[in-house]
Amino acid sequence: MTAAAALGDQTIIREDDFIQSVADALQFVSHVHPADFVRHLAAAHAREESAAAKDAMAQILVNSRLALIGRRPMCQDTGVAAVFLKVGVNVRFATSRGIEELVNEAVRLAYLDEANPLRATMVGDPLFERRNTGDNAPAMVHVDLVAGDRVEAIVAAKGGGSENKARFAQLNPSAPVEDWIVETLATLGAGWCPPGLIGIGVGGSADKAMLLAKEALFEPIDMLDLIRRGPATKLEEMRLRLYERINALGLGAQGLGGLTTVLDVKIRTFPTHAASKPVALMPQCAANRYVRFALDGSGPATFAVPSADDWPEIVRERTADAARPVDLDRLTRDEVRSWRAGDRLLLSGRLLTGRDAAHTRMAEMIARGESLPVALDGRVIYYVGPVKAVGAEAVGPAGPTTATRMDGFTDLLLERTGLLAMIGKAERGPGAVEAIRRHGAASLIAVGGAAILVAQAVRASRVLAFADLGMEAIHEFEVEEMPVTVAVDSTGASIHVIGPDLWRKT
Ligand SMILES: O=C(O)C[C@H](O)C(=O)O
Repeated sequence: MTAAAALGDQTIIREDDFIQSVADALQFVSHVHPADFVRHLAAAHAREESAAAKDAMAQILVNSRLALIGRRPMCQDTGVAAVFLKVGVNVRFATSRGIEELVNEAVRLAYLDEANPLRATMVGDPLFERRNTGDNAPAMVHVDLVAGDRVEAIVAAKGGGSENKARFAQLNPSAPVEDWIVETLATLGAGWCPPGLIGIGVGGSADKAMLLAKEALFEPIDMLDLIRRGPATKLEEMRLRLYERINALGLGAQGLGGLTTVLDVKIRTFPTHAASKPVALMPQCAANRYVRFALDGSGPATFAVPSADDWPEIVRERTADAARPVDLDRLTRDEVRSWRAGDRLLLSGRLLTGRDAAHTRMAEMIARGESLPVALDGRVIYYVGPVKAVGAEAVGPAGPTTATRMDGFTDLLLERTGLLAMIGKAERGPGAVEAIRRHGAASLIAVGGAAILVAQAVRASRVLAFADLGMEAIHEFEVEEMPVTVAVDSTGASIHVIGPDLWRKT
């Protein structure tokens, strides 16, 4: 950028420049992974010894390159927009509107972009109506007034699965923070889509610690360098210990069991009350989307797109060779009962979709004695909220959402509808596993964060019911050779128990 447009000693930031910069940043992060993340994931993939985890990482890397080349979202959950601004005290915004309003306009522009529409995920009223706002506004906006004459911004888009696993504790001042972090991490399951990052905030107050943990996620990923050169500070020693202890849990990519659960652990601290030790833990999934820019009054920010040549050349073993073909249009309970946890399947035929809001509505209809708008008998349901299609796509990126959130509906639907199987990501809780066993059903997984790869198997898509729910409507997908893995089989065996048990080192 050229010299600042100054009025007296003030930098003037034009409204349009600010809005365009934030909107362009949101579009950019939707399909461009940071280079340090790709480098660390590629290294973890290269050293992984668990075949299932290695394949999951390969899918995420292949998907990342497809997103970059195709300029389409790396994950169907295109996230909640989060904007962190450091505004110099010598900056004046040439606008009569507030900063949040400007950011929200940028969110609308970015998420409703015609060439690369992003998924509108925000619901307006979190308590009662939970109606989708339709444009992904509002954003989470944090503004600090700092010394200086420019605006420094971090624009991020945080996925719900990893945000749901944020945790906080007020520890005793004498309590060991590291034990709390490792013990807490061990309870999170795979809904946050490991391998990823862990941000830790220690100190301040409850709210400050959460913010520190999130801001820690925007520090460069340098664990490989830290391992190579050795720790130089107490904080680096702690990061290294946590990295090793968390990976020793054996959770692995997608919770399938393996060597790498975290690529890096970042820690931020702040002074605190003598009686307190607030600790916040903030996981970041593989859709690690953020970018920094600065505005000095000379115009909007620009974002350099990296070359796809910088991505590792990962040749995935063809899943078709090891997978069983399944005809969804002729699927029987006996066939479902023959599947075993860990089996790879290639699904072809018609698949229903439905996630949180559709499940709530179906449960309410069943409770009122009404018939459902779509018969689930003999069908398989995919927990997904896809991105809108563009061009020749049948559907936009369409990776799985966390199956665990649907656990509370599982027994009801299996019991009352004749549903045969479900597809999502991450582990099922004990109640859902027992329901699956009792009904001779199965829970399948696709790789979370490989949304473009999954969508490539979808040949056609139409909305069947609950159109008002937007991306949460019930769709019917026509799929061809969609690769999935049996996570929970009809005996109640679960790969999310078997895998980590094999790889745990503690
Ligand atoms: O909303 C989604 O599509 C996925 C969600 O982020 C999740 O990880 O469960």
